[in-house]
Amino acid sequence: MAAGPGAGASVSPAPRRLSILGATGSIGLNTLDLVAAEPGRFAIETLTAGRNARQLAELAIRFSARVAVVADAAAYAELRDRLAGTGIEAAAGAEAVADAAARPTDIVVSAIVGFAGLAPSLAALGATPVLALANKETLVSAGPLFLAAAQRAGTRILPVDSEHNAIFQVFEAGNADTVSEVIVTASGGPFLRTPKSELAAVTRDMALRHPKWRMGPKITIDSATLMNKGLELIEAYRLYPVSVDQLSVLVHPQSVVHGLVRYRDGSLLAELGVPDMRTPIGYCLAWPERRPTTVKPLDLSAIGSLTFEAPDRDRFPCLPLAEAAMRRGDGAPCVLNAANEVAVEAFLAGQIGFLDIARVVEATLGKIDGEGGLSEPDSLAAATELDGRARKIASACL
Ligand SMILES: NC(=O)C1=CN([C@@H]2O[C@H](COP(=O)(O)OP(=O)(O)OC[C@H]3O[C@@H](n4cnc5c(N)ncnc54)[C@H](OP(=O)(O)O)[C@@H]3O)[C@@H](O)[C@H]2O)C=CC1
Ligand SMILES: CC(=O)[C@@H](O)[C@H](O)COP(=O)(O)O
Ligand SMILES: [Mn+2]
Repeated sequence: MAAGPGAGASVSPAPRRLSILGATGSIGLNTLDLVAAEPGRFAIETLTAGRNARQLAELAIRFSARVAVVADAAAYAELRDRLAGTGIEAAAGAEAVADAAARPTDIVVSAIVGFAGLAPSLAALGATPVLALANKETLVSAGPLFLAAAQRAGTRILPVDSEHNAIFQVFEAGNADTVSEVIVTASGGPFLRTPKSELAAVTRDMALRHPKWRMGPKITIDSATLMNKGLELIEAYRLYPVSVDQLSVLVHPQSVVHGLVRYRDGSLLAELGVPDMRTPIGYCLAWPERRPTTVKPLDLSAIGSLTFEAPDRDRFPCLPLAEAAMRRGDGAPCVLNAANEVAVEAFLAGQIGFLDIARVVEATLGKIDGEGGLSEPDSLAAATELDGRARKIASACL
């Protein structure tokens, strides 16, 4: 009998459709680096950006995306012109980003920075079985409503953030009762050893020099103030079945141990790796399998020693501000996040100093409290209203 086509050869699986929200950013580009390393494994459905039409068009063409969307409507003409004749659909505007996020696909990587990522992340639920979430502001501002919507839609949320991905890997599902503590590690940022008296004078460039990770500007400033760790505590509180008293931050300057889970039997489980976001992103893209990546293996003997210390809440007041917001359990995390976004943007624009970031966040929380009740947002509209109100107050506090 003659052999049929492909007889004896292994049949490659159909490519997995992948959409990346925030494709031009640090997480987006790391994701595309993994895609490029496995030709034929993924088919790019949608790529989005904020306003960088040139880079978005280049990526859309290189990765043969079906749709490319830029949030800033003013960037539409450039995107359209650059994609003319390619067959790639171009669109613009915040609604178009959410519409593109809602296109059916097999996995979505949600990597828009800030509260702007909430609406597209919500829109993606139901259109994809798996959403790999890097956008921590979604969980901080609207975690309960987002996670409830994901559950209703049957979309599995996988954490991309390195600490939460580490915890995901060592948190034995279904065994929450056996866990006594969830530990989020922190590099300590560029000012780990900077005396308090010098913090007022640190510049934007100094704050943007993260010792371990290459990331977008907003999260890099959050790392320098330790607000990133505060946001991450809230993120962990949303994601894992633990109480606020079971969550802690541990400064670990080498950024090799990304997260730990302590069990009541005395075991402390951790995930270790070189500080490279392609590991947690690759984990999410392969989940529930594990696939090789091009990430350099961790050589512990070359590192020699791993050190740990407690965070300094006096020099880095953003951390206790976030902890207090988490303990309140109402709309305070949403307000904290909005005020921080306003303050970080102002710091990056040279309008305020480094220590003003915590001052603006604290003042905003104080002022909004004076206005009356602060309930946990239960809809996108409620979250958008609270976020907008907090932004107005924060802008007045700059
Ligand atoms: N970078 C990292 O290693 C890590 C990041 N994260 C989280 O992942 C998210 C992304 O971070 P990162 O990649 O560093 O950020 P970047 O600033 O590098 O990238 C942000 C992306 O979002 C797009 N964008 C910006 N504003 C808007 C908007 N209003 N509407 C739609 N898209 C927009 C940007 O487009 P454009 O290029 O056009 O501006 C870009 O594609 C953040 O929430 C961060 O906290 C978590 C852990 C690690
Ligand atoms: C890579 C990642 O997950 C970042 O959130 C990282 O944690 C930032 O470093 P810090 O520990 O300094 O905040
Ligand atoms: Mn992190």
